[in-house]
Amino acid sequence: MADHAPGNTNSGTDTQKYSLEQVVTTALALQLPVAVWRFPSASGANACISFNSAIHIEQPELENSPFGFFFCPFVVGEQPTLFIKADIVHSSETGLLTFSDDVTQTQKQEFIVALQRSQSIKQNWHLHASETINQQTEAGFKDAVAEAITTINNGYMEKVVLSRTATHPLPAGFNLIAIYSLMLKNYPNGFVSLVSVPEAGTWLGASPEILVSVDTDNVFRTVALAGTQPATQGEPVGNAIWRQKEIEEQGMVERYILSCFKKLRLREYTEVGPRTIVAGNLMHLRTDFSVDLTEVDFPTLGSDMLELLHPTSAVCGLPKEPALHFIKAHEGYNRSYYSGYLGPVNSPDGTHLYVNLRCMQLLKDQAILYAGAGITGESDAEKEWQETQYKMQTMGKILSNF
Ligand SMILES: C=C(O[C@@H]1C=C(C(=O)O)C=C[C@H]1O)C(=O)O
Repeated sequence: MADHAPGNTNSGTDTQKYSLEQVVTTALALQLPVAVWRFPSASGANACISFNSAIHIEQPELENSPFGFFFCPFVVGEQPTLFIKADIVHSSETGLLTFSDDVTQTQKQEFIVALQRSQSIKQNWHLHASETINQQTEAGFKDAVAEAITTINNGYMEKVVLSRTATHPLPAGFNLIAIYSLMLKNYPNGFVSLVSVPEAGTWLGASPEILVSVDTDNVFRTVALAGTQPATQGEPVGNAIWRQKEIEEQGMVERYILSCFKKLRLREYTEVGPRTIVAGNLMHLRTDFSVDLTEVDFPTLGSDMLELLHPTSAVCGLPKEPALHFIKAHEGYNRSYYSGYLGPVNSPDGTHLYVNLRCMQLLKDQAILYAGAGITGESDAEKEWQETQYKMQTMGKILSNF
């Protein structure tokens, strides 16, 4: 590695170039919280690292937050909602590091010295101590689906999303950044993330679903994403045929978003869709909603919608309360950060929070894969099981092809 003379200022951009692997390995060796993300269709990834522990947040206030990364569980309050403040930012495209104004000269120098030794550091990642793996059997999952169908037909709820986990051993020679790079290559249209924090462990994912975003042009966006079928190779998406079950299921997510706008008395939104989109090996139905905040005076729309939306009926159900109750009583495990949300806030690219789907959690020598499927009165237990199998392949294939 080239010699490096640390600059005289505390903050600002360092001129030395580093690889993503050097930066992440160093941050983890120093036991710091780190988040890495690559936006759909973007060419480079960004990483942010905090010099302190992740901050525990009650309810995110997007508008007043400094630049950082949010990591929120499925059930708010059951696990901490974490904020990784962007003390250091790295761009994989330029290789440059940027330090925030409140980083001290000592912190900066310590990090750079550690970076220069990173090649000899053994790669590590944060493990979450209290993890118990409780895998649902195929029969158990199908029983829960049957029970959900009965409960829906009895009028107690309209839809519930049931999920499960599976474990996969980490392949020989496993390397965190090599796996992440494989995800980048395989899922160019996904939000590809890596989060490693002491309080939550280490998570990797390729999400197809935005929860809330406010971009640099001040446009708010969210989507209604639901309905799943395998993507057929070479077949144009326009030829996709959707059953009534999927159309209704996606319609419920749409209605839910509209009810949130209504609660906020917001009428000036744009709605486009539903259209078929491809996410990895799957297709979904998606409706895009946007609000131009330069025309509509609603400065807290991002935070207000985030509070109302999460967890949406795409990952929980409709109505929310009975669906959540059913999930807690029948899934038989704690979703933790799966189907929560994650993403950068007030970054130079704006605020972009995605639903934590098509993800896995890394333990010492195995990964826990997570997937769910939306159950309605029209569901078939075998098909729903199959759907969770397909969804798990998003991460499963990455581990098998390593
Ligand atoms: C729950 C998941 O996905 C969600 C559920 C979908 C469905 O039920 O069809 C589709 C997309 C996501 O909103 C998952 O990927 O685990």
